[in-house]
Formats: sequence, structure tokens, C-alpha cells
Amino acid sequence: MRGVEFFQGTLDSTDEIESARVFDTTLRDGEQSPGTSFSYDDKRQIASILDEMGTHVIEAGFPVNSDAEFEAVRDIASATSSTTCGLARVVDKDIEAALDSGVEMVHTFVSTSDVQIEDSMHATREEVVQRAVESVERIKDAGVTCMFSPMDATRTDEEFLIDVIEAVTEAGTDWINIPDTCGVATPTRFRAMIEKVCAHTDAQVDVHTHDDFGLATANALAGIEAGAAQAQVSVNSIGERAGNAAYEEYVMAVESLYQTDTGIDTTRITELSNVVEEKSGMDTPGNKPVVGANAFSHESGIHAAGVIENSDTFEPGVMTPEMVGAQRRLVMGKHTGTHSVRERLVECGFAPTDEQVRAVTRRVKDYGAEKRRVTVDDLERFATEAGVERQQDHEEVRA
Ligand SMILES: CC(=O)SCCNC(=O)CCNC(=O)[C@H](O)C(C)(C)COP(=O)(O)OP(=O)(O)OC[C@H]1O[C@@H](n2cnc3c(N)ncnc32)[C@H](O)[C@@H]1OP(=O)(O)O
Ligand SMILES: CC(C)C(=O)C(=O)O
Repeated sequence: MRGVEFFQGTLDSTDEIESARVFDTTLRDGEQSPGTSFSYDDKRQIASILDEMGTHVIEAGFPVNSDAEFEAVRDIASATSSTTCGLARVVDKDIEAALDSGVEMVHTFVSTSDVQIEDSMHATREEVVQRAVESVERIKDAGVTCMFSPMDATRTDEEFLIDVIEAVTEAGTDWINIPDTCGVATPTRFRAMIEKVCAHTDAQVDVHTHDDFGLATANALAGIEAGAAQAQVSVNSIGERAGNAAYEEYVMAVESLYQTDTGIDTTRITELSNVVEEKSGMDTPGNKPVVGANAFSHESGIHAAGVIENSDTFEPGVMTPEMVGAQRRLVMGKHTGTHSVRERLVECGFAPTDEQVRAVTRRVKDYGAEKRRVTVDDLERFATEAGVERQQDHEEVRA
């Protein structure tokens, strides 16, 4: 693995991590994106790719939701070698449905912030603790791995949160997930919070972060730095409101920036993202990190000229398109320079002179300045009109 180049010479590394497991919630929280509904086949296909990639846990759904959801979770549990997880409120019928679906892990959750205890649960703090403990005990009695989430943990009174954590630890939960349900954490605060949580439990700690302020992945990584063993993520960051920490960002940051092996086959990330984009009906923005169409594309002349010589000049270096199953692209437009045009012309089978490259570049820039997309066909037309000759024995490259 390559070393990370970062402000070399003065910075002591304070962010080393031992491991970072991946809990995927695309099929549960991801499906909660307004308007998204995965069919049985969609869920099976996405779970199958996640499984083949080595994802540690797949939260396949919320089994009590419907018969269709139950069947999908059940069949994913029996078909995959990843740990399959089903979500359940601290409600008997939810837990029974999750257990009946045959998942290896039941993830039970209850609100712990006062605003949610009062106006979502209509309960008291005492009832919350009692129902949390009873639910963990029920799941453990069934011989299944238990994950417990104090929902809205980041807006919960600190002393009460620690009481809940100690009570469910005592009840035998295997995992405690700390959700930033409404996305209000910052990396520094979340890191301090997770350090405190880890000091009050023997259970393994996991984090679930939302992207209301665009900090979900940063917060997930802060949680890992603080001692959490695992983060909950969704492909393309789909999920409630602004979504969750992104699978692809988290995995690639751990692999490339923290230089820690996740065990995930990263070369299938682009394929996975494309499938989730299609099945969720949620378009992936071009500038989306790792998986957006622009993530490894270069239009600007200075960048493209550098990248043609050495891609490390204007890319992270520690993350390449090959690592995520993508391709680098030189895009033609208003900002294009001659190096990039020459490269593309040669790829297309032309043998341009320097003067012809300059002429074609002027056409590309003018066309792009009119907000028009410059396609390969346009480029070829400009080249032909500029009288550029074809190379002998050229194999055509079209992208
Ligand atoms: C932060 C999160 O992402 S949490 C997960 C959210 N995901 C979903 O809600 C998707 C799937 N949900 C569903 O299919 C349905 O909401 C169901 C089947 C769970 C419940 O449906 P309904 O019984 O019709 O209730 P509805 O959804 O309208 O209201 C939620 C109920 O759950 C209760 N509730 C909310 N959280 C919890 C909890 N953690 N434990 C116990 N009860 C809870 C609320 O108090 C409310 O109860 P009430 O009906 O007695 O007032
Ligand atoms: C169920 C919990 C973990 C959740 O999705 C949240 O708090 O956002």
C-alpha cells in the first residue's frame, strides 16, 4: 500500500486506527429515502453484491414492516455469508418478526433524547430503560447477536445516556450503536462522545451518522478514531433526509487515508453504486466523491496536462480510479488546453501537428463556452475540419 503524503515533516499522526468494519444500511435506512422502495429482487441483487464485496454486516430491512420486507430479509439472511441484521423497535412483535426472519443480528432501538421520549415515544426515561433492557434480554435469550441503539444519542442528556449504556451492557448486548439521528454532531464533539461511551461499556461500539450538515462520513471516521469498531453506511449516502455516511467514502478513506485494510473488494464500488442508483431512483450527482461521474474526470487544461504526465499531480494519489473500478476521463470543454486535446485526438486515431492541435483546441473552447457538451463526435468533426490526418493502423477508442 502507498503511504499518504500529508503536510510532511511536522505533523505527528494522531489518527491511527486498528480496524474499521463496515455495516451497510442501504437496504434499511437507505430505503427510507423519500420515494425509494426496493423490490424483493432489488434487495437480493444489492445484498448479493455487498456480500461478495466482503461487507461485514448487511442491515437487510425492518422485518415487521410488511410481508414483502420480511421475505426479503429472510432470504437475504439465508443466501449471504455477511452477517444479516434486521431492525426492531423495543416492541415484542418487531423483535419476534426479526427473530423469525432468521437474521444473525437483531438491531433494536429506542429514543433516549427527551424530545423524542416525550413526543415520539410518549414514554418516560424509566420506561425507556426498562424496555431497552427487556428487548436486549429477549434477543440474547434467542441466541442471536444483539445491537442496541439509543436513538438520538447526540441530543441525549449525558448522564442518562451513560445510564442506558450501562443498563444494556449489563443486559448482555453485543454491540452498542451510537446514532447521530438528526445529524448534529461535529467530528471533534463526536470523537469525545465515542471515547466516553467506550469507557462505559464492554460491548463493541458502532456509529451511525447522518448528513444534515455534510459531516456524516467525517463523523463516522471520528467515531472510528475514538475507538468504535464499525460504522453504519449506505451506498451513495442515500437515507433519511440528507442521507447517511457514504459506504464508498468511508471505505476509501479508511483504505487510502488511514491505510487500514477493510477487507472490502473496493474494485466493485462503482458497480455497486450504479446498481443502487438505478434501483433507488436517486441520481448520483456528478461531483459525488468516489462514485460521481466527475470523481476522476479532468477538464481544466492545467490539471489535464499534469494528469497526462502523472495522475498524482491532480488526484489524491492514494486513491486511483482502478481501485474503485472506475476510469479516468479527460473531458473537453471551455477550460481545456492543448495537452488534453492532443491526447484525445491521438486516442481517437489522429496524428495532429502542433498547429492543428491549437486550432482544434480553439474550436473546443468556443463550443464549450456556449455551454455545450463537447462529445467525441464533436472532437472528430473539429479535427476533420482542421484537416488533421488519421494515424495508420489505429485501434479506435471511444469514451
Ligand atoms: C431513525 C430511524 O430511522 S428509526 C426507523 C424508522 N423507519 C421506519 O419507520 C420504517 C418502517 N416503519 C414502519 O413500517 C412503521 O412505522 C411501523 C410498522 C414500524 C409502525 O407502524 P405504525 O404502528 O403504523 O406506527 P407509526 O409508524 O405511525 O408510528 C410509530 C409508532 O412507533 C412508536 N415508536 C417509535 N420509535 C419506537 C421505538 N424505538 N420503540 C418502540 N416504539 C417506538 C411511536 O411511539 C408510534 O407509536 P404509537 O403508534 O403507539 O403512537
Ligand atoms: C435506528 C437508528 C439507528 C437510526 O436509523 C437513526 O438513529 O438514525
